[in-house]
Amino acid sequence: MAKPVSIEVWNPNGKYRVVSTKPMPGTRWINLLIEQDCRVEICTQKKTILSVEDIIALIGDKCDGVIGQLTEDWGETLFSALSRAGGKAFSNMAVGYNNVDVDAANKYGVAVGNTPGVLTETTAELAASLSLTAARRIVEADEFMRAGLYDGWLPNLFVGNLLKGQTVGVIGAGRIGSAYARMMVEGFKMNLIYYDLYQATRLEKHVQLVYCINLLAPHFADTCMFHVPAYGQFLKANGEQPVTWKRASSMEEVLREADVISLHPILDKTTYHLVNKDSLAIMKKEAVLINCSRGPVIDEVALVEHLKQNPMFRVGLDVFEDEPYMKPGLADLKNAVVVPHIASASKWTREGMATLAALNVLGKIKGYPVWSNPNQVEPFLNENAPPPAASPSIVNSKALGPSWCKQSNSYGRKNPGSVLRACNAEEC
Ligand SMILES: NC(=O)c1ccc[n+]([C@@H]2O[C@H](COP(=O)([O-])OP(=O)(O)OC[C@H]3O[C@@H](n4cnc5c(N)ncnc54)[C@H](O)[C@@H]3O)[C@@H](O)[C@H]2O)c1
Ligand SMILES: O=C(O)[C@H](O)CO
Repeated sequence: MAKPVSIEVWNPNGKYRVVSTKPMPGTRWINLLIEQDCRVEICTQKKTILSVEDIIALIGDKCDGVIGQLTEDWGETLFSALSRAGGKAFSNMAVGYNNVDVDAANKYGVAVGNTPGVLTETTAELAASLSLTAARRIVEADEFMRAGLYDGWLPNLFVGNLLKGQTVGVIGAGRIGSAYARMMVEGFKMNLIYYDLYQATRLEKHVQLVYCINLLAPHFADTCMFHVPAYGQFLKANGEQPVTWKRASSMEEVLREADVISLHPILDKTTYHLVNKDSLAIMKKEAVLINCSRGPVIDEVALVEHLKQNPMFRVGLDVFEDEPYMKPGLADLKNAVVVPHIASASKWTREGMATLAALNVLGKIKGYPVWSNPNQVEPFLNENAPPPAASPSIVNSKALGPSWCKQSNSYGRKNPGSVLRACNAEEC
């Protein structure tokens, strides 16, 4: 029998019982649930990672939906417990859902939500920050200053790598990988090489063709009057070296050619230990490797060894193979910058993630359809308008059947006449 867990209750008389396994930032997510007759129970247990037993105790005998975290193991045991309690909805407060066994959720007819889009730029910004921090040895230099070791400017003090004109390699050019690529190309004038299973059409268009500076409003994009030619041509016209880009035919091509490599794929069987002893061996000796995806994408034991053997090779890590732990030796290495999985940690983003997760669960409870484009979730994040009557992002909607596949683009319950144009993924 699991121990009882401490909880905070909002709207005790609400008809639907929704449990959040953690306190989440902001109050909008709570208010949106309460407005729709939910009793909201938030686990306040002082324990960072809840066990399966803790969560079973939280689910109890009657539970309509759960908002959970990426540290939790959502498999057969939890989905069967949720189903027994009458629950039909679960949402991770994260875009990645490698902690969720979606087949088990399908078996029990439970919808699985995630929170794409709202964290894209925030996560890419951290990857860019780590790239600079590692390339310019900022943490080492900061520690040196604080230790009182600085006794004057020296030509050889903390010499690092210049990014301008070098090549940035992106592995996994989805939402976050593409945002990061644009930051590095536009911000630091780096050349781009990327590898993904699919062509990153939007990224390619952005880098290669047109910078459509729309001075009026986004919906005038089609008739935009003000085009700046390709960024490369723009730089050339200003007497600068134009940037180049290419899609690599293999990951190895990226590893060989790039000076800074950032990993942004999902974690699944195909990406587990994607970076290992062999792949590290083909990278440049002074390369910078960044990981803001999931820890197991890198074989961390091999990485520690590689960092020891190659002191000019640097890494910036937000995620770890055995999170929250680091593999032995990593913490002692000066050529590693390590931060505790904070890539999406901006106030706006984390509040938005909480809102999307709550609306995923609420949407299933209320029988709403799934939003038409999980890459465009802004209507759900507008604090001045009611959110659309839809679940923002359900990853197993197809598996759950036709009623879930029905897509929504209705904008707001209170103003159903106002409709968002259905998105064409190519144009976003
Ligand atoms: N560190 C953090 O705090 C943080 C924050 C957000 C997301 N993430 C991680 O980043 C991941 C990506 O998020 P996203 O929103 O960009 O997702 P996305 O689905 O838009 O992009 C993932 C990309 O990886 C590609 N991919 C899949 N398998 C691949 C393979 N074997 N080789 C190369 N590319 C492959 C996909 O084709 C896709 O383009 C999430 O799944 C999550 O694990 C981490
Ligand atoms: O997948 C995610 O969303 C992150 O790891 C946390 O923001």
